[in-house]
Amino acid sequence: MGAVTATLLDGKATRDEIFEDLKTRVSALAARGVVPGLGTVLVGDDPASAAYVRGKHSDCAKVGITSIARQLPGDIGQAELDATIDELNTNPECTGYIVQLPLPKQLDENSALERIDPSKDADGLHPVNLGRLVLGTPAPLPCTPRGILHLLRRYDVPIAGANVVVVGRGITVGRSIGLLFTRRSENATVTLCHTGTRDLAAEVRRADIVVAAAGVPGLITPEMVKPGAAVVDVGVSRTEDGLRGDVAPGVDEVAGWLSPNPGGVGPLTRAFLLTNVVERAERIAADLASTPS
Ligand SMILES: NC(=O)C1=CN([C@@H]2O[C@H](COP(=O)(O)OP(=O)(O)OC[C@H]3O[C@@H](n4cnc5c(N)ncnc54)[C@H](OP(=O)(O)O)[C@@H]3O)[C@@H](O)[C@H]2O)C=CC1
Ligand SMILES: Nc1nc(=O)c2c([nH]1)NC[C@@H]1CN(c3ccc(C(=O)N[C@@H](CCC(=O)O)C(=O)O)cc3)C=[N+]21
Ligand SMILES: [Mg+2]
Repeated sequence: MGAVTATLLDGKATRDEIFEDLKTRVSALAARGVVPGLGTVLVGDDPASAAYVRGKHSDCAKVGITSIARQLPGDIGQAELDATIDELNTNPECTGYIVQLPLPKQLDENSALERIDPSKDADGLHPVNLGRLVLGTPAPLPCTPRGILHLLRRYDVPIAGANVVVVGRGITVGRSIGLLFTRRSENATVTLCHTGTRDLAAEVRRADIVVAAAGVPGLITPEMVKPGAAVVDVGVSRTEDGLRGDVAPGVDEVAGWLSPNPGGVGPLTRAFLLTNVVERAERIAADLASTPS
């Protein structure tokens, strides 16, 4: 084994900084009579999804956000899911919520996402909010892409003018981070890769920043990475050897920066979920202050 050259981007330490800021903002909201509340809708008993949702609620407890957990059986129909979504849309304690994905196969994910009140969409995945992201108007941003950008900035990785290669065009990560990186405020040049990409290795080799969000263990090998590049490992796969990221061992001996998995963007995904919930509560507080009673 050679020497590690990459600066490791520490997602947990960065998450802790964000939590400190959120605690202050939640206290300020409490003083104005507004308590942020995160809702989660979990359908079925997939252990990984249940663990993610538990993690989100334990984060809420750390920051002072109320938790509203809705657990539904795995064999429900769309009407029962719709009823839970409608209840959270009108529940004033819930200032933002998510429907945990993936949903069991008899349920329609897009129709569930579209039923969420866009102003309560803590994931930033409602079509209205994705549309606002395309237009460049204010909206809750998707949490993982926001976390990736925050982590790169936190470690002073140059973004303006960079060649960014994103592997994966999924809505939660790949497609939406391409939209963020090409805003004028980021000014990066983005290539989105997928299973139809002719020569993935050649694309990745040109990249100053690689975002690996395919969910294929070890897809990005050391030979594919330009020396000194920043590599962000987002994909998660369950294998016989436990959880594996999309980035193969040894990339840390070539890259200039590496966001490891675990310990990289995962904690920030959760931190920006809470940030979206606090930001909505701050808008509610501002509206209360400006509305004569
Ligand atoms: N750590 C974290 O915080 C988070 C991690 N994740 C993880 O990130 C990954 C991506 O999630 P999501 O955005 O939902 O994407 P999806 O799982 O919906 O899609 C995966 C994408 O990867 C592409 N892909 C798959 N295999 C290859 C390959 N061999 N070469 C090139 N492209 C490939 C697919 O291409 P095609 O479209 O052609 O099928 C598809 O576009 C998942 O592993 C997910 O678990 C997600 C959210 C948060
Ligand atoms: N509506 C919806 N929104 C999501 O954001 C969403 C989803 N559905 N479905 C599943 C994926 C996956 N995802 C992760 C979140 C945190 C970690 C995370 O915190 N990981 C830790 C390790 C696990 C832990 O410490 O608990 C880490 O990377 O260090 C990982 C993955 C969000 N997703
Ligand atoms: Mg997916």
